[in-house]
Amino acid sequence: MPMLADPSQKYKPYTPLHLPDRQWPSKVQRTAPIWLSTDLRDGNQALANPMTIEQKTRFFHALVKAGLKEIEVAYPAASDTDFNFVRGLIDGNQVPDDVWLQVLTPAREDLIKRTVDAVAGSKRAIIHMYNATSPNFRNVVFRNSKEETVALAVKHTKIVRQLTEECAARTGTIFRYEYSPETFTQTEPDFAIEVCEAVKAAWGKAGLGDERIVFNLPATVEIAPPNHYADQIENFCSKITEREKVIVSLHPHNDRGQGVAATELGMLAGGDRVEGCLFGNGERTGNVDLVNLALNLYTQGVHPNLDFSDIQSVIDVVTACNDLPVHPRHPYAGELVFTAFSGSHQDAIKKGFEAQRARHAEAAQRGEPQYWDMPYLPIDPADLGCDYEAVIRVNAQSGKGGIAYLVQQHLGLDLPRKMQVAFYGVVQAIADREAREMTVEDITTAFRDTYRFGGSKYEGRLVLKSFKVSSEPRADSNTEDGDEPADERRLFDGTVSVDGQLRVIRGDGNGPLSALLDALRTHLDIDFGVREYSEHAIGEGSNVKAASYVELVRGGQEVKDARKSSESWWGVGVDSDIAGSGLRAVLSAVNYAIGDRALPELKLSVGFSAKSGQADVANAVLNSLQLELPRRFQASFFEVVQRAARATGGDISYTDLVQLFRATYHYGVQTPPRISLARFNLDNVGEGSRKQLNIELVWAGETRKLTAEGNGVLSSALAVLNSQIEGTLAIREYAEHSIGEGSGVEAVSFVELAYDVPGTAKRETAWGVSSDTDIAASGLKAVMRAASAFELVPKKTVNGH
Ligand SMILES: CC(=O)SCCNC(=O)CCNC(=O)[C@H](O)C(C)(C)COP(=O)(O)OP(=O)(O)OC[C@H]1O[C@@H](n2cnc3c(N)ncnc32)[C@H](O)[C@@H]1OP(=O)(O)O
Ligand SMILES: CC(C)C(=O)C(=O)O
Repeated sequence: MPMLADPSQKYKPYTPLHLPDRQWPSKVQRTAPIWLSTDLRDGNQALANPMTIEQKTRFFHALVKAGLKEIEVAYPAASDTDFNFVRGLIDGNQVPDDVWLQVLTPAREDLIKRTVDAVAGSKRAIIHMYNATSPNFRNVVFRNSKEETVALAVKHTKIVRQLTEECAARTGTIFRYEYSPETFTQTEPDFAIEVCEAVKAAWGKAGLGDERIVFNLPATVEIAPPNHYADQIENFCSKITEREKVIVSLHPHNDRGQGVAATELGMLAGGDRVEGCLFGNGERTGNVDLVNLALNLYTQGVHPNLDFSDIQSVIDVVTACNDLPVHPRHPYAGELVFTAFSGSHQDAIKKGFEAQRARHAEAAQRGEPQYWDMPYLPIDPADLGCDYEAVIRVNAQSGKGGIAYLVQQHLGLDLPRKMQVAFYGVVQAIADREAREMTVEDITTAFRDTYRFGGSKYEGRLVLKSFKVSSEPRADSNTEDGDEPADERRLFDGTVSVDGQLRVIRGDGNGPLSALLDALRTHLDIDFGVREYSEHAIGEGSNVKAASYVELVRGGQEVKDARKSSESWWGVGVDSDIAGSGLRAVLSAVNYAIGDRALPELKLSVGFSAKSGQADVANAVLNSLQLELPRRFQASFFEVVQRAARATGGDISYTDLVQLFRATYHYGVQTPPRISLARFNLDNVGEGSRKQLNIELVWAGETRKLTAEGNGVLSSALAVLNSQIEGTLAIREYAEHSIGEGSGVEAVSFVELAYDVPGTAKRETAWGVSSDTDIAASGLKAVMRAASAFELVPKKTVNGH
């Protein structure tokens, strides 16, 4: 069936009250009302499965904890469960002395009696009696005239008075009385007042303070806008006699979705008390939401006298007992109400937090209140026990501000604006591709992955292992008059792991960053320039660290062009040392820029303007072959390298350098040296430590079986060699170390031999190196390799020469 073209033919509008002098529109709420929770009655009666005694008990204690002093706990005449629950609270001494238990009863004697019995012996109780007063209910439900309606209320009020007085005398319970002209908002206003006047008279003992009679004026069904409810309340308040002896209670439902507004206007119109349920449970669309009302007051600077500082625990109890969820967009309590997904909201919130921090710091200094004034956030989530975690959540609708906010919150990094834009692009691409919300973890992981930031798991291809930045005066830095202090040049000297290989690189520049970039250019052909740099501190005191941000542009461009270039890469570094953080930021950006593209071969520069020294060459050998060259061996090989690199302008790649080492010392190559060891054995001679070496050598392609004695294996080897040559070979230096571990361990021997060339005063030296699982074999091979480096003069008497 379509909706009606003319609904006025079906639905009658409300009849406005003529109140030309209404006061409520210009009033402001400055105090909290008396609150009554009817969760355990009006809320409970609306549930498909009413609460068990255990659930009601749990809920009751949550209400007490939240600060409720008046709690409608049951309709005791309705069921044994309700009756026994109330008795359990009282008999089990579960009700704090300052809390009033309220119970509802219809205007029926037997049910009133049971209701009074339910609360007998409690410290304080409110008997709440109701009968409907509107024309429809009079005519249809009760089939009563106005007079009969008044008579029903009056008669049963007297019964309540009599039964409560008897009970008070017997048990000492302090009673109050609440009467509801049910369907008040649909009742003729004057008739509602007439019924209440009659009830007041029948009660006969309305007084001041706790003796006031409560007239509860329900919008049993919300059928008109809130201003009409306010008019009805103001009309009632202004006409009821002995107003000071009356508490006017509001009991709005939410059929038009205006329960909260109706209550707020009703309070301005004179309502002293509000009946409602947490999160708006209750008949149909629910009773008015007490949490919503209380926190509306709170955000106006009025304490509601209710405590929702741990709102999640309240939600947990209420949802468990009602078996109903709280909507994600429910005011103050919904999962999404402090959350911004959209970019412009996030941007405003991020800026808002920054501005507020500064404003609060100033206000604190002046001793002034630190007012909450945040875009899109009407209340501080922290006041409800919520953290800021959920405030900004990211999906494809989000912008740079929100993402930067999360990076700041979770990684402590305050990204410069242009880096925010750059990282936003990264996150957007992922969010678009995956078409889902990006969790905080998604974002922080994307950040770490992109900028190779935060621990070994995220290390990039280039990792700074150690560094030294030193300075030296610039040769051309003195000004003519010499007044200006000498300008300084920075020298970077560091070990960088490049694709897992440790490399020593050096460079110089105006500052540490340009010195590192120079080193990368020289050694790796990685050519970038810095376009933007910024830094800030993280933490305080002795834990303070520096965070640096670098934007790199491709080098090799004219600086002017580089600045214009749209292609750039950001990087971030954190270190307790400020230079370290900047250097790490450069490598972070470089890692981002190079991605997985093949790097040019690493180079050492050993030529005229050498950037690499003998230690770098030794390091290269160590990293590639695990050989710890003795210092003089390093010097010797460095000369070899320099000679070899002459043809290439002083540059040599790591690969060429390692090959050069192998070839020079016959280390790990197929071609044997001129003198090589075929086999040997070593015998002890006599009692002492003298040895006899029986050795088979391949000497320039010819096998020689030789024997000699010495104090040890090396001296025996020299004796063997010296027996074959003119002149003398002597050992200048010997060193050894092990490589490998466990059963795979090998000995490495380094031998430097000196050869006194016969007939000259010349003394030549050469190094040999070898490794073997047998230490004697490794020493012998090292000796033979060193000996092979000389032009040895053969002994004339040997083999007919
Ligand atoms: C707006 C509100 O929320 S009001 C509270 C509503 N809550 C509840 O109803 C929950 C608890 N109620 C119950 O358990 C039952 O209704 C009881 C025990 C109170 C009464 O049960 P029953 O005797 O079976 O009557 P029933 O539930 O059918 O109620 C309707 C009768 O009560 C009368 N009645 C309704 N309200 C009232 C009242 N406030 N005072 C006196 N009589 C009333 C009706 O006119 C009707 O009378 P009739 O049988 O003569 O026609
Ligand atoms: C009993 C009355 C107060 C009631 O619950 C209502 O009118 O909604």
